[in-house]
Amino acid sequence: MQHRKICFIGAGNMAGAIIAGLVTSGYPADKITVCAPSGKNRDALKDKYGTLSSSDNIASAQTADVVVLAVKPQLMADVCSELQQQVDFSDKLVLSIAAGVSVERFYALLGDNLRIVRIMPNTPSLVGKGMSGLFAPQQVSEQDREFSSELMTAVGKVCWVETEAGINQVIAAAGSAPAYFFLFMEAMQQEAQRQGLSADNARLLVQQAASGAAALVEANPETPLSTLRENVTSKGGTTFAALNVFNERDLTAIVAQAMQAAVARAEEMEKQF
Ligand SMILES: NC(=O)C1=CN([C@@H]2O[C@H](COP(=O)(O)OP(=O)(O)OC[C@H]3O[C@@H](n4cnc5c(N)ncnc54)[C@H](OP(=O)(O)O)[C@@H]3O)[C@@H](O)[C@H]2O)C=CC1
Ligand SMILES: O=C(O)[C@@H]1CCC=N1
Repeated sequence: MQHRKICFIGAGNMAGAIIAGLVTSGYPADKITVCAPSGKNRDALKDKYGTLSSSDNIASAQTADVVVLAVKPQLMADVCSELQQQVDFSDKLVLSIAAGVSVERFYALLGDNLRIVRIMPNTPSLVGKGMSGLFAPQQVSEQDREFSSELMTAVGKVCWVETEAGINQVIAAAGSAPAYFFLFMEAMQQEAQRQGLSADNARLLVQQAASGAAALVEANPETPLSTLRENVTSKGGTTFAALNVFNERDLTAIVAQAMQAAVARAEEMEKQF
């Protein structure tokens, strides 16, 4: 892939995960500058991966080919207003990983001709298992689209969505989704311990069952998830008994409501920020 000069504005959980994945996959660390007000996160990335560290968003963005906006949505307007005053974005590609900040809003903040791609990644990018959804307005060039795809492919898999609304659906299905699985695993670990397993064994059992299940899904892309579930479920057996509890409580409806809440919140944020 091309090695353009990248400046990350923000050094938190998500930027850190992408940077870790990028450098581990061979992206040159000296082409990545990480900006944040405090040294805590950006210097930790510098020490671990050899990236450059700066507290100066403007100077770093000025010399970059690609600016990745990786601050919290509620800070985006302030950060962009400051950048807009001193940075010429006409020769730069801007990648936003923020939830709930629309392309329209970025045009208002940084200029109508902005070359912008919205990316919705997730934290498994840290270990090369990320999933990113990408959206670009029509005028973004094929080259910029390709670069954005390649960048995120370095830390996982990518898919493009045709409308910007698709980004909010990606949030519900992938961006926020690691937390759903963590919550489920936490609940399992807690109950395994309550039943008498040691903390270490409870963690190991849940962790291995989850990664084993995910590996089976990945290894059998043509097999419906329902078949994989049925393969575990002997009629009248233990799994059947457990799944009955989930079904009685309508887990499917709970999941649907949770994903709808994620989309609704993203839409609300688009109005707020
Ligand atoms: N976490 C996730 O799983 C995902 C997050 N996202 C998106 O990523 C974005 C960042 O989220 P996340 O990484 O979780 O947030 P964090 O709170 O972990 O990180 C925010 C970062 O922004 C930095 N920051 C704050 N103010 C400024 C500023 N003025 N200039 C430059 N940097 C600044 C902070 O600096 P300091 O280091 O000094 O505290 C910190 O490094 C959000 O917009 C979110 O929607 C998208 C997909 C998944
Ligand atoms: O919770 C959030 O708003 C961000 C976006 C997706 C994951 N974390």
